[in-house]
Amino acid sequence: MLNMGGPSTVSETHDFLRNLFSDGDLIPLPFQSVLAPWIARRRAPQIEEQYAAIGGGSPIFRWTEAQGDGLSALLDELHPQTAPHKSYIAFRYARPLADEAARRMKEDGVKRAIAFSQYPQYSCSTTGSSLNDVYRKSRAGHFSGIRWSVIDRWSTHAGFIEAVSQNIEAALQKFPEEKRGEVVLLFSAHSLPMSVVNRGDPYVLEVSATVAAVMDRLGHANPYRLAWQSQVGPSAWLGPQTRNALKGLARLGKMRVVLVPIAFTSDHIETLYELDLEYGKEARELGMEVHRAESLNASPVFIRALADIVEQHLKESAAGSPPTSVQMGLRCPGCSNATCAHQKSFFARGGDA
Ligand SMILES: C=CC1=C(C)c2cc3[nH]c(cc4nc(cc5[nH]c(cc1n2)c(C)c5CCC(=O)O)C(CCC(=O)O)=C4C)c(C)c3C=C
Ligand code: FES
Ligand SMILES: [Fe+2]
Repeated sequence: MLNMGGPSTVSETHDFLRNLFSDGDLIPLPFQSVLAPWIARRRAPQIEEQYAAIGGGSPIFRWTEAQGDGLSALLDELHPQTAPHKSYIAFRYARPLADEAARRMKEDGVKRAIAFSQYPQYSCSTTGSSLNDVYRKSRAGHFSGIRWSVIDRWSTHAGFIEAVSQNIEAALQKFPEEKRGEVVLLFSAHSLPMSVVNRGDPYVLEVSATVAAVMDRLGHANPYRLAWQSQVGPSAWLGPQTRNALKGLARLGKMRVVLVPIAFTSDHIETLYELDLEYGKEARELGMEVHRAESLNASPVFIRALADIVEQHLKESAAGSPPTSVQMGLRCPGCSNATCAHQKSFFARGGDA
């Protein structure tokens, strides 16, 4: 289970940020090995405060563990031919990192593994970075003897769409019945730098596809928009920013909003701090009534969706499908990162086992 991870305790924040700013696949910086620790040190106090405010750390490890346990148990029933199934977590910036996952998999004698991205929508800055990481660790000998396949994206999987839709319906219930129809659904995803969008990154398209599928499932009973949050640094990022979209809705007299986190399946500072504490407070000051759809976390509908995604993948694999999706084979038209090419051919041949 590949994801970015987060600091489980406040004191792990600095290392998390250092790992994040050291990732050239996410943020290519000049003199990265010098600049990354410097930025991490400068930024840590502010981000530490945010993790402290949400209960002393990121819950992503706990949620991913619960999702993985539920998923493996379901798979043993759904697809006994490949049982027993076991999940391992490989985070990109926090423990357990990929080399720790590799160590555990080696101890267990794993010979066949699925690199399962926990980002529903593919971005080269997220899933791409995690796959590059596994590829590099494999080249360094960490994952030897493993035959790989990849689940790289699932932005419109029916079970995932159902789980999100149910959480939106629950949030809508918090509004008085006669006002429910006028509530605006404001979907919010982590933004991308325009340099990444313009390279041809598939994320914007796939997040939009998720939103369209959710709205179909909800019967288009409410008006909606998609906005982008959490931009960092001085460069240009994709908008509209979620914070400005909320203010703009207030200006238009649209005072009832459900905020829907759509590109991340667990809670993290962006839901618990940015959406709930920062934007929620600002919106209330403007006289708005805002409720957030819950993150998927341990939603049973969602865990069943994860199991269904893997079951389909295993069936296709048994029927002779290649290890990676057709879509994964195509690099961004503007890609100049040689690792992307090596990574894609590595996984397309099922690894080096
Ligand atoms: C699908 C979600 C995400 C995309 C796409 C994404 C792209 C992206 N992010 C940065 C820079 C930073 N992101 C940071 C934190 C962070 N990012 C995501 C998700 C996506 N990022 C999450 C869930 C989190 C928070 C983790 C948690 O809360 O537990 C940070 C660190 C925080 C900070 O310093 O403000 C940075 C920096 C870039 C540059 C980028 C695309 C290129
Ligand atoms: S940046 Fe998208 S494939 Fe390399
Ligand atoms: Fe990010």
